[in-house]
Amino acid sequence: MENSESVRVAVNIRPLITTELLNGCTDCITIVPGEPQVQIGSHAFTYDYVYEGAGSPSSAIYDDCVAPLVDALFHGYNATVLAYGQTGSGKTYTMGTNYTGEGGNGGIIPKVMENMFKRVEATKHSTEILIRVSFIEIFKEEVFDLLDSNSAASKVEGQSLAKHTAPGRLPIQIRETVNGGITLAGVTEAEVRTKEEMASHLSRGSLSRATGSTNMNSQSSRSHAIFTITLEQKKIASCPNGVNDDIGDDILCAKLHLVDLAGSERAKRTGADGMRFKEGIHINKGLLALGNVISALGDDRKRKEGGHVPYRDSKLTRLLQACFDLFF
Ligand SMILES: Nc1ncnc2c1ncn2[C@@H]1O[C@H](COP(=O)(O)OP(=O)(O)OP(=O)(O)O)[C@@H](O)[C@H]1O
Repeated sequence: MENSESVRVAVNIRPLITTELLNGCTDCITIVPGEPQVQIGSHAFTYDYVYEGAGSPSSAIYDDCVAPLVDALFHGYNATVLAYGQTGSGKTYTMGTNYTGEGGNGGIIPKVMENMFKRVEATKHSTEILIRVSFIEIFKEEVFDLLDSNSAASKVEGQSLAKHTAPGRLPIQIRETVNGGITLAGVTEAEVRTKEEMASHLSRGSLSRATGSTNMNSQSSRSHAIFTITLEQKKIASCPNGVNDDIGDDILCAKLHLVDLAGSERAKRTGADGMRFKEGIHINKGLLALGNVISALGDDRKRKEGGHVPYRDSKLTRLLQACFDLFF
């Protein structure tokens, strides 16, 4: 990869939406011309990339930040894309997690699907490829399988959260394997052969996801959603055109996690009370644990001293542990 940094941070600034304009909100953030830097009042913040713009998420985000990870996936590297931000800031929109399959649905995940299958098509004569997807959500510190048909079956119209207490919807357990890996007991891992098949799992899972209304977002995701693509490749012995990536004879296996986190929020601003407030506590706890893991790993001195990395403080950090270990 051109940029050898293991972690890169991009900011995507969304335009004000109609309700905000009607409430008289104005933009408070400006991009410093020619720099990946934003200015809020007198404070300037620098990132690896900064984007802005209305409409479908810019393909520049995909090209700069995600395409290299898809490329790495085909070379056997695990990778994770995390969308983090305040509730209503545009995470689901940017990731494309609310994919319905209808026209105009953009986002990072649909672009990943499109580009992966283009690549599969281009290499199918030389490589045998098996792709599986899973789609889970972490809601109130419990893991649910969004591809489990029981989840969707119990959905009650107009009460999107009713399904989470429905008897058919059981949380799944995180297990540790003998070699220290993390697995989810009984999670659906659907084998997909086409982009359309993958898209149908994404849209089916999206419909089962926990959403609720807050003052800051009428369709707020109340859970962390992780769409995982597992890619297994095996070189075909007799390759007709003789062209092949240097992947050896073994099976090369890698995972790409596409994570749409629940929004960080302050109870006062979201107007959350009752159930919404309790969800907010779990959401913020998971995000805090994620922040603590990233800073523990980012602290060179602590890492060299073998300092403790608090993966076990949340389900989110436990599930992503394998990827973090590889990052740093
Ligand atoms: N780049 C954009 N252009 C136009 N509208 C956008 C853009 N990004 C987000 N929006 C709109 O902003 C609103 C909030 O976006 P979204 O639901 O993706 O936020 P979120 O960060 O996922 O929120 P939450 O954490 O509450 O789930 C939606 O109405 C969405 O359509």
